[in-house]
Amino acid sequence: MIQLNGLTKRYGEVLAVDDLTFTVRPGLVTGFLGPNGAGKSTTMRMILGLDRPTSGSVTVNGRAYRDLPQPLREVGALLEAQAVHPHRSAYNHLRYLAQTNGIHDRRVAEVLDLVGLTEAAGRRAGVFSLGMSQRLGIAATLLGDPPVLLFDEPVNGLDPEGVLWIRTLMRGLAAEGRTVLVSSHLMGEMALTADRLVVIGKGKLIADAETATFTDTGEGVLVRTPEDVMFTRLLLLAGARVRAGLDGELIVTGLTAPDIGRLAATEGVPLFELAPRRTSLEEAFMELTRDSVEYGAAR
Ligand SMILES: Nc1ncnc2c1ncn2[C@@H]1O[C@H](COP(=O)(O)OP(=O)(O)OP(=O)(O)O)[C@@H](O)[C@H]1O
Repeated sequence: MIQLNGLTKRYGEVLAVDDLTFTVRPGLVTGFLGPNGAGKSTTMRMILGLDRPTSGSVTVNGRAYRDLPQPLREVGALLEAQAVHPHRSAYNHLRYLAQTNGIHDRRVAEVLDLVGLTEAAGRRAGVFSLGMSQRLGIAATLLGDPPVLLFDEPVNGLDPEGVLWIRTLMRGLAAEGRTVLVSSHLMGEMALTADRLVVIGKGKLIADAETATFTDTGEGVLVRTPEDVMFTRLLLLAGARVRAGLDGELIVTGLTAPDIGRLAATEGVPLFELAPRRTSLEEAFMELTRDSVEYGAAR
């Protein structure tokens, strides 16, 4: 569990993180979303004790990071810039981290296996592809078998296979009961991965809710029928509001999809399509953060 309480960070004139209060719960993947410059990395650095809050506080499992006796066993973090000695092999890199944190060498082979790098363990980390470096970074976060995991933009630059691998891994870690916080500026990707979404813009909390609430915005039901004129009349009589969509489809509000289906069946109206309309998550995100993008493309 991670708890933020009025967390604030000011760099001179810039209020990078502005009074953030939210809780990241165990057993779930929580997506931490915001446009570039929203304050995600700064927030993560404060969670990890790498940056000092101007005011407010943050705890991991009830304690400030600096008070954790064995941090690597409590929190694993993959930040954007990973420091890996380029001439050291993947195995030696992890063994060094394990030894300096009192973790048994045995765990090194285990985490290499977990991330699929057993075969590449003897190779120099400096020649790793981006995907392999990312796996090595994740192996390091898992070394101490921590109950809390932070990933800052973990899918940036990865190919589809790598993206899928990370998504599956994060879901698996949450299913084991761990607390997983993952930052991204890609709403679509987060929709597939996260159970909950915390959205920030210009350092401020914009939304904190289950992922489904962002997709299910009650935008009506899309209906396609060759009898559109007649069916529109019937729908209006049944108390619905109807407007024309693209290509002759009807957008119906005020009635549910099952209500509309039943009405069509009763009246013998053929339906070619009947689907609740969901605003895409990407649209919902743009809408939420419209006023809080630091540098808009049009400016
Ligand atoms: N060390 C620093 N000194 C001064 N300003 C900083 C510092 N670190 C971050 N900032 C500023 O704080 C704001 C938030 O930056 P941050 O990197 O946390 O955002 P982000 O949401 O992680 O963005 P991105 O997706 O681009 O990484 C930005 O305006 C940034 O320029």
